Amino acid sequence: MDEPDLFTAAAEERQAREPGRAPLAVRMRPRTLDEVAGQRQLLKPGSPLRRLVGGSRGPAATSSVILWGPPGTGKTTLAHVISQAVEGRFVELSAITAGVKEVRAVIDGARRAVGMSGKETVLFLDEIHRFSKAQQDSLLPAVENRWVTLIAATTENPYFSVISPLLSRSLLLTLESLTDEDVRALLRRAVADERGLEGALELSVDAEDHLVRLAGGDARRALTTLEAAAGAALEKGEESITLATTETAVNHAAVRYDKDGDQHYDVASALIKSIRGSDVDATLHYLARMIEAGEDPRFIARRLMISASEDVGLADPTALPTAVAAAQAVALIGFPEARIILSQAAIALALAPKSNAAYLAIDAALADVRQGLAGAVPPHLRDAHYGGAGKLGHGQGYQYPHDLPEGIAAQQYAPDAVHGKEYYRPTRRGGEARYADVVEWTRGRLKGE
Ligand SMILES: Nc1ncnc2c1ncn2[C@@H]1O[C@H](COP(=O)(O)OP(=O)(O)OP(=O)(O)O)[C@@H](O)[C@H]1O
Repeated sequence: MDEPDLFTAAAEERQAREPGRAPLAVRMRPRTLDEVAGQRQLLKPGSPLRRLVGGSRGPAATSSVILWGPPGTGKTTLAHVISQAVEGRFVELSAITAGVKEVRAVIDGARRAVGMSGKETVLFLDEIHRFSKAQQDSLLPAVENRWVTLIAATTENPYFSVISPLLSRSLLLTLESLTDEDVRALLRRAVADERGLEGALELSVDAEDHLVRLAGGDARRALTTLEAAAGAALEKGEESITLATTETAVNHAAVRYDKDGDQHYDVASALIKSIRGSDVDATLHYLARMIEAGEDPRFIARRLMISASEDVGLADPTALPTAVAAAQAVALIGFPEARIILSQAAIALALAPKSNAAYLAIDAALADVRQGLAGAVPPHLRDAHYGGAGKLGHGQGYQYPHDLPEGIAAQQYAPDAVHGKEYYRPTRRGGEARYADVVEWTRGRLKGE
């Protein structure tokens, strides 16, 4: 089986050979720990990271590493720097696009390389939290037997998103968002540096402030917006990057789907509204956009589970189990196959009859409770199991429904304050018609009609 070439060291090298064509953020990627901005706690003299990169220990002693931190704070960058210390092969996979097949191919390649040339392989796995448990399990033998040195990056808490056998075999390094001053220094370096804009343009003070604000501690975002602003300034023939040019350039760049920005919520909202509206084709369109944007399949599955109850409810009581099964399957399988599971569940929900009666029912009951409509539980329903309960009259007069021919006793269950309130108002759509009949009959029996 061939190793995937897409994200390999060869691709990196190609980019490095043609630096003019690589994005600014890639060109400015720190090559040594000293060029890394922020992350002071990781870079202290004598820190585990320094020792790892210091190279005093042989490659075989290098442990696997998990890098946890917000986007654009240097996880991929640190992976590159660590791998240089190992002086082995560097293979990069992204859990968004790769599956078990690709992981196996890398492991096989690593074992061959050790056998043939003694060279170690560093496997950099980006966004490991997007791998299901089963997919993460496939990495274990390679990590345990040191066929590869795994460097995994995640933006999510690894205690929840990384399986514990991997976590316990790895050094966990936590990165933090860059401070505004770190970002400012980075921008200035990129403007002046020969790998960057080579001093061809000036960056005005207010434009710099704007870029720092927009970056929100994300170095990649800072450099990407700087590049867009510089491009716009050059197009206009300006010598300085002004605030006005920066604003136009950045608005322009914001059109694409940004999974961490507002569009992430807009598209997720449109997906749910399309399901609620029974437009199956629009549903699939928004689902495809979310998948294509690299949305976490578990996030999509969680939305589907909520919709199954909120919008379909008892009109099709199989909708919720369908969505829950999809969520479980997605967690076990991950992309790319998870798209099929999500599609099946989304189609089922879009085409199911709709009822929001369960949602309205609980909110009506909650509203009354929050207004103080509560009161004592009727005595005949109270716990009669402890000593002395009988003396208090607890449980007295309670009718056991199973003893009655229809299984329903005409007795009061709710406290006086809400007795007779009807919270559940079923629709007659789909399977809920049956519930509508049943609730009418049951309420009659309870009243002794
Ligand atoms: N701490 C940093 N110091 C200097 N530059 C940085 C730092 N962090 C990120 N960068 C710049 O941002 C670019 C992207 O960073 P990197 O790929 O390391 O981020 P990441 O943490 O892996 O992000 P993501 O979680 O989105 O993959 C780098 O090429 C580099 O130019």
